[in-house]
Amino acid sequence: MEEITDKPEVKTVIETPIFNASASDDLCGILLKDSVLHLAKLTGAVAVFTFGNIDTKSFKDLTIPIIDITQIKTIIEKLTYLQHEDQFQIQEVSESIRTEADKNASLLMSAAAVEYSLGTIECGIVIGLIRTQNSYSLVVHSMEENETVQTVRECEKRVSPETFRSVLHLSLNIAMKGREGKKVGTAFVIGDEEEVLERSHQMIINPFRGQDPGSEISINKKENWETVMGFAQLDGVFIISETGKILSAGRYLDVDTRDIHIEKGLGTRHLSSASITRDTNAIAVAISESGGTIRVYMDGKEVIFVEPNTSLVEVEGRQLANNPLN
Ligand SMILES: Nc1ncnc2c1ncn2[C@@H]1O[C@H](COP(=O)(O)OP(=O)(O)OP(=O)(O)O)[C@@H](O)[C@H]1O
Repeated sequence: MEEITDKPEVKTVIETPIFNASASDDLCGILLKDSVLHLAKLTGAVAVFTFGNIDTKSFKDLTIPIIDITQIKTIIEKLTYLQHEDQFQIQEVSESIRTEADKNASLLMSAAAVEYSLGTIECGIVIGLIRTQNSYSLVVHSMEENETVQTVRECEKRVSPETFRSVLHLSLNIAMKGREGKKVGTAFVIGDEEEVLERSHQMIINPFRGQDPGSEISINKKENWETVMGFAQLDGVFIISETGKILSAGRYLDVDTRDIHIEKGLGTRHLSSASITRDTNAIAVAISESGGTIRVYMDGKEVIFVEPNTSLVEVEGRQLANNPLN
């Protein structure tokens, strides 16, 4: 290994270049490989281990071994066999490496997805430096590939991004804080309002009835959230227009819930929320009273799942995201 004589230049201000992720599919890989080369030289590393499907051609200048862990299971086998004298440990060790790697990557993906969903950051490349018990890992993630981000974008084709993000933000507040110490369950049906109103009726007098044109109550304005949280305790759901106008609270959805499959244990609010999205182009966001979870339905299916208490965000059953709001 070539000896390093020059000390690395220490910069106190780092100018962050803006990359267009779609310009190059492999941009993340190139960036990370450069960092690996740099780090390997800087630290005088004795080897580079890679895990996963990584093309190591660009490491050819390194004079140290480049080892793909997936190709050298025999080493893992030998080590674990020596330690445990049990062949079955091999599987466990490979699995634990995979789990750790997945966990680190999904941690960054999830935080990025939640921040994007809440409108805090734009879509682009995010960099994560993750510390675990024995190591650090560097993760470069292109949000264009992030399934949660893609799903949010799908939802935002149907309703205004500002409205979708406001409802999600408010739902997190309701799920985490409840109302006066009590857990609250409710649902917001957003967009395709004419069809949704057609397929629903008032359970109580609509508290948002008779708003003057031009001064309608919008969910996009934070000052209205306290009012909404008060009415969230009512039976029924909120109807929100595509652009954020709160049209109704205490609304009953007249839907056929047959052929709708939702997770076991969820009640009629979730079932009817999912159903209305099958019958219309609306998006529904349901907050469970018993679980404190948030589910987004589109086309009759659950597309986003947020569990604020345990920091998990899932999309279509796959764990993808971590909620940094805790
Ligand atoms: N078709 C419907 N339209 C609007 N609201 C409904 C409808 N069916 C049920 N609800 C609302 O859901 C409430 C009952 O919720 P239920 O406990 O059955 O389900 P859930 O909210 O899905 O589950 P969780 O207990 O997790 O909150 C009712 O009090 C009513 O306010």
